[in-house]
Amino acid sequence: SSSHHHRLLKNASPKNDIIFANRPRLLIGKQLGYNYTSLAWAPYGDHWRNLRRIATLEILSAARLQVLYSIRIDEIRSLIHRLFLKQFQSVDLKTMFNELTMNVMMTMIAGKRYYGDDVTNLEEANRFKEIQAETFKVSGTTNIGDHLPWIKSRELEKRMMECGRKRDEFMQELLEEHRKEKGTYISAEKTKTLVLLIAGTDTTTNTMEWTFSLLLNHPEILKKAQTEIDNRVGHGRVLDETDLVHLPFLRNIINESLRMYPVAPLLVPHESSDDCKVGGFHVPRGTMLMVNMWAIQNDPKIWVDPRKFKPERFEGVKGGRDGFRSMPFGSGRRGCPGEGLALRMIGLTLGSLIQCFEWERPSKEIIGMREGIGFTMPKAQPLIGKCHPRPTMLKLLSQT
Ligand code: HEM
Repeated sequence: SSSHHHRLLKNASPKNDIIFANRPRLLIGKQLGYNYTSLAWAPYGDHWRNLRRIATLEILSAARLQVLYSIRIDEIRSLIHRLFLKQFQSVDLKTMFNELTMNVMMTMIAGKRYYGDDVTNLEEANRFKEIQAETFKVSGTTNIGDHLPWIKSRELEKRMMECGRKRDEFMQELLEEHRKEKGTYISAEKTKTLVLLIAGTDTTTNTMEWTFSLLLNHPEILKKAQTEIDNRVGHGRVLDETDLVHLPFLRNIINESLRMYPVAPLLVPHESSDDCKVGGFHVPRGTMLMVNMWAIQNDPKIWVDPRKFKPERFEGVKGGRDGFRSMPFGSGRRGCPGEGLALRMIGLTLGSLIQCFEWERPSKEIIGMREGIGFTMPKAQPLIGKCHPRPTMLKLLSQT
């Protein structure tokens, strides 16, 4: 048990977002071995459960996702259009994926978009971007004090708090503005907004980037995905989300990428609400548990050639789960409520890019696959790709 965490949490009102401040950083955990590691951690309790319920119902339920579909398709079409205009150029895919996801999320939550050419509220957008950048900077920093409570980093703690305060303020303003105006998609509640942005943006963006990197390094697999899309969708229209169920190979590519590069490698810390046994270990009530999902998903005892990119291994596997061998979204009551949204976003984006353009690496060199430091397993080097419109899609693309 650590008084450090308890003190932090005591100071944390449910309104204050300090989710990062108490959570051990992920990267250390990878070396922790196969099973579990435990640290004392106080829960968010009822407040968090409530938030989860609201978020799940209002934003992430299948029904809501259906309604919010036009937001995703608009953003992706606009992206394809921009790529078409840029023809034959190198594309910074990391930034592109990030802005796309951010725009979709903010539009869903608050009816606003902050990235791209046609942003109307520049000043507000810049403020948002600054806060966002600072958030990812502090959240990517390892807080050694989370693991060794006697080494406390007051500096980092202060920066996190300050960052949280700025975000709170920003969201509060948004909220007030929306109270006055009509036309929001949902009643934005600031904490909910923050949680979704934090949980949903980087994870989705990084998964797109890992997956696309794998594809650029395996052109034969990219080609196979393209052929599948050509066969099922054709050249007369750009694919949409209803096509995704007919594109199992594309889905397997995403599953395989999530297996090899799970952006939440230790899932999210869980806490036992009661004494229990896990994997033969006695776990007292109030213990923090972390699952090393990365190790399970890459264990040579249960996977053949685990470090080889082979989407075919997921053929016929329902939901990409394969028992509990692969669970990039976790499982059960605290499993990721954003899985449906994430898979749609990733499928729709990657599918559209593959259908409309030929892609290659900027040079002969293989794309580096090293991990950088950060909360949601970012790539060390941002992905750059090169694209040009496919001749068969020219007519359609020039009409968009
Ligand atoms: C590729 C994308 C994503 C991955 C790999 C991912 C993965 C995860 C994982 C592993 C957990 C913890 C589950 C557990 O411990 O059992 C989680 C929790 C969560 N995710 Fe995601 N996620 C993704 C995208 C999203 C999106 C798009 C949203 C929302 C818009 C979202 C919202 C959440 C929330 C709110 C939680 C906390 C749930 C709880 O603690 O009850 N995630 N995610």
